[in-house]
This record gives sequence, structure tokens and C-alpha cells, in this order.
Amino acid sequence: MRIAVLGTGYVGLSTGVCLSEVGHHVICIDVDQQKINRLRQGISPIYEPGLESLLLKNTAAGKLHFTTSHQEGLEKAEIIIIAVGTPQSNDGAADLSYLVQAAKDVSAHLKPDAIVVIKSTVPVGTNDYVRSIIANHTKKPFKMVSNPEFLRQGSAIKDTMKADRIIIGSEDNEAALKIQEMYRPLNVPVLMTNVKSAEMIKYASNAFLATKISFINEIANLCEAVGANIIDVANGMGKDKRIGEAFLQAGIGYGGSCFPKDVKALLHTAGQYGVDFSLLKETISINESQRQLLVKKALERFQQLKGKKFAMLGLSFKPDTDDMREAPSIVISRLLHQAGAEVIAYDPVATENAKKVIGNTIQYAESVEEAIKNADALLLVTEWEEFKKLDLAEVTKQMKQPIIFDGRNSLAEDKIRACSKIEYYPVGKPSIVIN
Ligand SMILES: NC(=O)c1ccc[n+]([C@@H]2O[C@H](COP(=O)([O-])OP(=O)(O)OC[C@H]3O[C@@H](n4cnc5c(N)ncnc54)[C@H](O)[C@@H]3O)[C@@H](O)[C@H]2O)c1
Ligand SMILES: O=c1ccn([C@@H]2O[C@H](COP(=O)(O)OP(=O)(O)O[C@H]3O[C@H](CO)[C@@H](O)[C@H](O)[C@H]3O)[C@@H](O)[C@H]2O)c(=O)[nH]1
Repeated sequence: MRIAVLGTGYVGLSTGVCLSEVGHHVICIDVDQQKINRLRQGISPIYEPGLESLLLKNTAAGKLHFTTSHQEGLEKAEIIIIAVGTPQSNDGAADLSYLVQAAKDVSAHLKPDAIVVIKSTVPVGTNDYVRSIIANHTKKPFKMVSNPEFLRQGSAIKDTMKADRIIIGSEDNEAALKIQEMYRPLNVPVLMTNVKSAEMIKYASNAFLATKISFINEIANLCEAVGANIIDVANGMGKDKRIGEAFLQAGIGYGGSCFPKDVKALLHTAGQYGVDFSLLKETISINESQRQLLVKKALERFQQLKGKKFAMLGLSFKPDTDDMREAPSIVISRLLHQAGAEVIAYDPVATENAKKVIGNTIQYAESVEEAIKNADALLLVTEWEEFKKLDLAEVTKQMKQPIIFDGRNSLAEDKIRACSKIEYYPVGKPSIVIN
């Protein structure tokens, strides 16, 4: 099939690359000339494991192309997948301006009878809205399908190739079957539904997962208060198949380009329809306070933070990505800077992006060694594999004081206990102090 994808962000690029990998002819369109230039040279504009090799392979095989021209990209496409951003606007609603522009671009160059697929995360009713925009701008016939995306950053290729499910929402059976056919080589379970349910499935899934994280974070806070251990508690809960083991990792809150904005957008939709979804308000408020947890713990330990030097390990919102959107490191940096502390941060891949968001309120190191030198405390913010492998006995020797606040419970207890002198403060489980 001949497929055009609008937007070469995480979703558009992963989708385009994977659909070409399974044999389709894909052209990816982006308005960002720099991104397209890099992609044409076989360079991925985002850090995503496995993406670049598939990009090179399928470009070389002539199945994957990149352009900034909507005309070139759209004129032959039977299927047009819209994967542009839907960021948060000031009132919490999803900002649909990129989508509206994409709809206009599509209508200008649409091949008659093409199927327009909305993959971007959009509030209930948006597919109908986009349909009306396109219909107002062209007389050519077209069909629409809602096909929300569930990939995670850091495992986008694996999640696309081996998805748990594909949701196809359409009022047009023929169009729905054609999209099912497009995905057939992936051999993934497909759920057909109407458009509004498809739109809702995406928000309900993200809001549920975010709520699961806020729930386990509150349980972790309670575990600390009563002397229980969140690792054992989550493990014991997760063994119940009705609860499930995934997304029960307590820490310093959820971040990223999706959960924060999607929970707020769903809350906004609820408000528009007069539904008081107070559970979501709590999910958000618990997450906001959880992001401050390491600073609160540091304040408890040191009484005051002015002049203290903190080594911050990890900047991206999760490992295996260089994405800084809504990363807890942003809040932590701001609070420590306001308190007059010095922060020197290291991240394996996100430093350049972090500089654009956090700026010069903190310093950036090129290695763990540089960050920890003479630090009063280490804050583990993102659980990169590199940090789990650290020789903690050596790390603590390089620091001014051997104090570690582990925001992701990611350091192994035997390594901590092997240190001759350490203060280790995790989340939701007992601290370890060796004098
Ligand atoms: N990032 C994720 O992990 C993820 C996962 C599932 C769903 N989503 C949803 O998918 C959508 C895209 O997310 P993303 O993170 O890939 O976005 P992104 O912001 O990283 O990328 C969007 C791209 O679209 C391009 N673009 C904007 N307008 C365009 C137009 N008119 N024509 C062509 N290109 C255009 C931009 O230049 C940009 O490169 C959002 O709705 C998001 O909520 C994201
Ligand atoms: O047990 C957990 C699991 C995750 N997180 C945090 O939650 C955030 C989101 O993590 P994750 O879901 O792995 O990454 P995303 O790439 O943001 O993916 C989410 O958002 C995407 C965009 O909508 C969806 O497609 C995915 O299904 C959904 O998992 C990160 O800050 C994680 O640190 C926790 O704190 N505890």
C-alpha cells in the first residue's frame, strides 16, 4: 500500500519506519526542513533504540522516503496517517492547531477516496471536527479512521511491531477493513469500534496508567511512614492478575510528553460535559507533589540547602530517551536553584535537550565521575542502566559526603551494603545508613 505519514516525531517516524519494514511504500512528511534533511541522510532526529537501523535499511530499499512537500507526499497516497503533535494549551485542553493545519494540508493535495487516519491523541469529537475541516476545503471524496497510538518512548519500535492491540475506530466498514489490512503483517490483535470510543480508549488508557502510578506513589509514601517496603508491597499486589505487575514502580512521579498532558486534557473534556472527574485531579496533584520528593528528603536531611552541591544523575523523563518534556529533573533543578544549592547534572543522552529547558541554572557534566566529585549528595533521577552498574563504594569515596537519594529505587541493596560508609534514601522503603 502507498502510505503518507504527516509528522516525523516519535509516533510518525516509528509508524512510518515500521510500516515500511513490513512491506508498505511509505513517505513521511514534516514541515521541519532540518528534520527531513537529517532523515534523508539516515540520521534519526530522536534517540530511540532500533529506529536508526530500520530507517537506513528501508530507505536504502526504496520503501521509505522523506519530504517537506505535502503535494509530493500526499498526491499518490491511498492512506494518510496524521501524527502531528497535540500539546497542552494553557487551560489544559489539547491544542489542536497543528492538527487543524495538517487537515488543511491534507485537503489541498488529497487523492480521491484516500483514507485519512488520525493517529495523534485527540479528544472525543476531534475526528468529526477534522472531517468537517477537510470537507470544507475539498470536494474530493475521502474516508476517516481513528487509530490512536500506544507506543512508549524508549521502546517505540518494539511497541509498534509487537503492540498489545491496534484500535481502529470508524463508521465506515470498508475503510476500517483497509486499515486492518495495512496492519495485517504485524499480526497484532485488532479491536474495531466506533470513532468516539477509539478516541476515548486512548485517554482512558493513559489516565488509568497515570492513576496507577500516583496510587503506588501514595502507597510508597505510606510505606515510609509505617515502616513497610514498597518493593515487596508492589510485588505482592502485582501477583494478583487483576492488578498486574506493570506500572507499580514507585518513584518521583510520571513525566513525558503524554501522561501529564493527556490526564489534563481528559479532565478538561470531563469538565466540558459537566462531569467532575475528581479522581484525575488527585492523580495530578499527587504527581506534582511526588516530583518534589527528593528535594523534601534532602531538606529533611540537611535542614538547609544553600551552598550544598548536588550531583543529579539523569535528566530525561525516563531512560532510553533524550526527551525532556515534563521531566521531573526540571522541577528538581528549579527547586534546588531557588534554595541556593549547586547542581551538576549528567545524562547519557539528554544533556543538549536539557540545556534548552533548564538552561544555566545548573551545570552539566560529561560523566558520572565529573558530576559526583565533591558532591554533598547524589540524586538519582532517571534509572539509566549505566547508573545501576555504578561501583557505589567508589562513587561514595569521590563525594564530599556519601549520601544518595534514589528517586527510582534503582540501586541494588547488596551494592549499598558493600559500602563502608553510606546514607541511602530510597522511595517507600527503609533507608540504609552505614557509619
Ligand atoms: N510521544 C509518544 O510516545 C506518543 C505515543 C502515543 C501517542 N502520541 C501522540 O502522538 C502525537 C504525536 O506525538 P509525537 O511525540 O510524535 O510529536 P512530536 O511533537 O515529537 O512531533 C510532531 C511532528 O509533526 C510535525 N508537524 C507539525 N505540523 C505538521 C504538518 N502540518 N505537516 C507535517 N508535519 C507536521 C512537527 O514538525 C513535528 O516534527 C501526539 O498527539 C501525541 O500525544 C505520542
Ligand atoms: O511503574 C511506573 C511506570 C512509569 N513511570 C513513569 O511514567 C512516565 C511514563 O512512562 P512510560 O509510560 O513508560 O512512557 P511514555 O513513553 O510516556 O508512554 C506513555 O505515553 C504514551 C503516549 O501517549 C503512550 O502511548 C504509552 O502507552 C504510555 O505508556 C515516566 O516518567 C516513567 O518514569 C513510573 O513512575 N512508574
